[in-house]
Amino acid sequence: MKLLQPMLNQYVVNINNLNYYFDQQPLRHQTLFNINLKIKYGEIIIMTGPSGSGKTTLLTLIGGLRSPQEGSIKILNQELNGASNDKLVQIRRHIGYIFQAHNLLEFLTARQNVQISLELHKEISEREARYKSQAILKAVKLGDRMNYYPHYLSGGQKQRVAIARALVSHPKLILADEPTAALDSKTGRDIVELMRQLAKQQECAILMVTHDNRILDIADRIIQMEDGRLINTNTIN
Ligand SMILES: Nc1ncnc2c1ncn2[C@@H]1O[C@H](COP(=O)(O)OP(=O)(O)OP(=O)(O)O)[C@@H](O)[C@H]1O
Repeated sequence: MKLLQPMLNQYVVNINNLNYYFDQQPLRHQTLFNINLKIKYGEIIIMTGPSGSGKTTLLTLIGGLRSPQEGSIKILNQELNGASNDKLVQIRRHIGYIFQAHNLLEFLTARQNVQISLELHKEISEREARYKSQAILKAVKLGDRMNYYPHYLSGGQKQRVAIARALVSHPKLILADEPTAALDSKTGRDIVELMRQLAKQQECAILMVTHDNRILDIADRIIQMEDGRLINTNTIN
């Protein structure tokens, strides 16, 4: 699939007039209302908002994990509305996901957990995949923990493995849903600082949902969801 390079296409995410409904008639209810959002390459955006306001629904739509019903979502200039399953799979390869629970596989070491996300990329040899996985684990300061199984890592270390796994294939977009929720405040802050640093190096945009007020300052922009509507898209830097 041909994806436009950053210089030709300003936005990694471009959403126009997006509506989303759960369930079928007569129970059908609207969850997202006329969402418009543009995210530039390398931009770090935090999304806040009350429980049930639609943040996760929007994140999963952007991530190609649900199909849009009305309106347009373009990721790397590819339209998701009406896209085939194959196309969605292709687009998902350019997105890194980080969730509240790290979702590491317990029977694989830290390095193997990172490396499996490169197995989707057939052009990368096993040797190269191993090298890249080791390099990114060093970048997240886990050079001495590569061969540890998740059970023997702390919560912060596991979340750093999850960050390494999300970034190893150099995606242009990271979607993070409450990545610091299970961590103490210092570890949480270190984790998002690290995400920010690596993302800026790779020109990777981050869209992060968080309720953690202590990390809001790492964002270039904070957007707020309320009752299925984006009500505030302040630029702070
Ligand atoms: N699978 C589903 N079927 C029907 N309704 C759903 C489904 N998933 C979510 N909803 C509803 O959609 C609305 C938005 O939910 P969503 O999970 O996106 O909110 P959120 O802002 O991420 O909340 P939280 O901060 O608690 O995770 C809620 O009213 C929720 O009940």
